[in-house]
Amino acid sequence: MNIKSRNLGQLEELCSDIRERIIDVVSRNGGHFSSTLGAVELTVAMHKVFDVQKDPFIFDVSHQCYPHKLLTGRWEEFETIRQFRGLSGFTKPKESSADYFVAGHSSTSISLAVGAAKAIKLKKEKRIPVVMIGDGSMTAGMVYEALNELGDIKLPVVIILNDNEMSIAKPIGSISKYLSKILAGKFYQSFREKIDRNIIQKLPEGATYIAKKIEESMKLITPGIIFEEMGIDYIGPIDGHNLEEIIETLEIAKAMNKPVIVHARTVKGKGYSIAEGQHEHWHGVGPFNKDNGEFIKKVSAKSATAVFADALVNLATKYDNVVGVTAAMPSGTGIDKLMKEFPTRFWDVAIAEQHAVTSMAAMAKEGFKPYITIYSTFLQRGYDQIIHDVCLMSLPVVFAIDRAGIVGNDGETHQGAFDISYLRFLPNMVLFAPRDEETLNLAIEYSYTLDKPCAIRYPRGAFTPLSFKATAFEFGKAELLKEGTSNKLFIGYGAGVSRACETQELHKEDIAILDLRFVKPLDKELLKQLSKKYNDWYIFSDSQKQGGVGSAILEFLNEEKININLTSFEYEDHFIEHGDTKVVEESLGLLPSLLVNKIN
Ligand SMILES: Cc1ncc(C[n+]2csc(CCOP(=O)(O)OP(=O)(O)O)c2C)c(N)n1
Ligand SMILES: CC(=O)[C@@H](O)[C@H](O)COP(=O)(O)O
Ligand SMILES: [Mg+2]
Repeated sequence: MNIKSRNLGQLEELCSDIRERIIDVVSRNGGHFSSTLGAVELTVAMHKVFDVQKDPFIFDVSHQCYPHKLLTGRWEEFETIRQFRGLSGFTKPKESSADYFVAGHSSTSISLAVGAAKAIKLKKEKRIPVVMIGDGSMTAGMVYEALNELGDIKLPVVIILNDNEMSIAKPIGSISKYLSKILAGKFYQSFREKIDRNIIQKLPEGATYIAKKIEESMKLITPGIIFEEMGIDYIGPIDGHNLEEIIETLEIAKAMNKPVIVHARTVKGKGYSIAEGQHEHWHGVGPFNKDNGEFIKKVSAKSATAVFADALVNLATKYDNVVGVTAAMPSGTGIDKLMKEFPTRFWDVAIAEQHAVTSMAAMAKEGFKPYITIYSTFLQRGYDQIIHDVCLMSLPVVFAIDRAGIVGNDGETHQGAFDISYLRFLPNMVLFAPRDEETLNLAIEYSYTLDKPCAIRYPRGAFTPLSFKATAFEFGKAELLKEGTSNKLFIGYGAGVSRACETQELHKEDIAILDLRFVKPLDKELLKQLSKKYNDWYIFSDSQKQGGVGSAILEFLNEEKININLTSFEYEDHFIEHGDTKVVEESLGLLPSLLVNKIN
């Protein structure tokens, strides 16, 4: 699509067409709706001013990249967004060369731009990285690590700060307050008065002259702007839905030939009135009726997240040293419920996984019992903190790991595949998992009694109901759910137990089923006993094979010199793509009907 030759009127029409396409497709497929609608004009302006063929276009998180996809040859294919083998909901270079980098986790964009800018300089090329980052993503530490260097080396980078005064939930912290204060101020008017559009437009493309003029004006308008103090020029706030103004400002920023932040005020959900504004539930949506905004609800059982939240409410009611934290995912992790009931003991700390872990380590040292409620994929951000601040001191912090296993349409950046592998080899760490709702309640109760760091994992959505009566957790104890007459043993961990049960039901033999419960420490005694009776073992767990549950058991068998045929039905050594969870599991050969054949 050639944007360069279009005039303002045509570009505004294009914005309407883009919005219509997004509303239509997302209402059917689901997706990141309000973020992407709010970024339409900013994205069109980026494409007008910069050259996507050569300038790195870097989208933070990249959940707002739908307009960019539509502008870069994916208008028709957009129909398939977030569906299996269809377009990804995030930027993905394998999908298009217009996508500079994979993203999905927040606040990496400015570091990428700094790296790209250094490379461009060394290669003596004339390109300029352009970043789009949201106000929520500006709360993470990585951003300030990158700005700290950028303000010093002063390489040309244009950062568009897309400020809708929302993260997924309300943005948290002093940076957010600071940005809001700027938006609320009168800078915008003064800025418009000082920089006369007509004068600037008539100037020759002399970067230094324009830059000087901007600088002079900005000094008058924005004393003490934090970014200026860090050595990065600041322009704004501008109206992020006024195409003419955005294009003009980006032209200026580009000509300045140094690091510049363009602060744009936008409205999340812009163009779909029902979603416009600060409505958290329009951030990521399932299919909905676009005429009235009603969600097409599937009747489903209570989610593991909701079961967890209720269990934690009970615990926090009983024990007043129970505290907890989320890193910007209050509703996603269910902790919003606790923040309401116990506002002085549960916190959203913004997109700050590292800080969440370390601050809770200190609370544990002070005698509190912290629950870090977090998605498996985002806990990766706080890894050194788990080792250095929690495990080394063996502090009784509980990691309540949500979204373990395949998460569905978000795909490879978000799959909860690796937590067992990256936590299992940490000294002092205890790992256990519930198989269903009832055992999740028991697991939360049990976690309170442990005087060590531990991690409990549970899946996105609801558990498959099981009929086994639940027994209390005991340190390092597995639970044999049934004996069998064949020489096979199915070993399930967490949600893997129900897959083991379903596979057993489809199999003609009568097979024993073990709920492992603890992958660290293993129930070595029971495993030894079972090895005398069964010698074909099959592992069912929603986790990476390398370092996962099968690995743990193989290490044990090897140490004990026990000879068992072991097959692990965990994830193979590749990243797992997006799509409906069941469809993805089918493609991996992990549905019970397919596993039965493999076993045969
Ligand atoms: C490291 C990390 N933690 C949490 C998330 C979950 N997450 C995705 S988008 C988002 C909010 C981002 O807010 P903002 O940057 O303002 O974008 P907006 O949706 O408002 O456009 C969060 C918390 C993530 N993607 N990465
Ligand atoms: C972009 C992002 O990281 C979040 O919006 C994420 O997609 C939420 O996932 P859930 O839908 O599982 O809460
Ligand atoms: Mg935002």
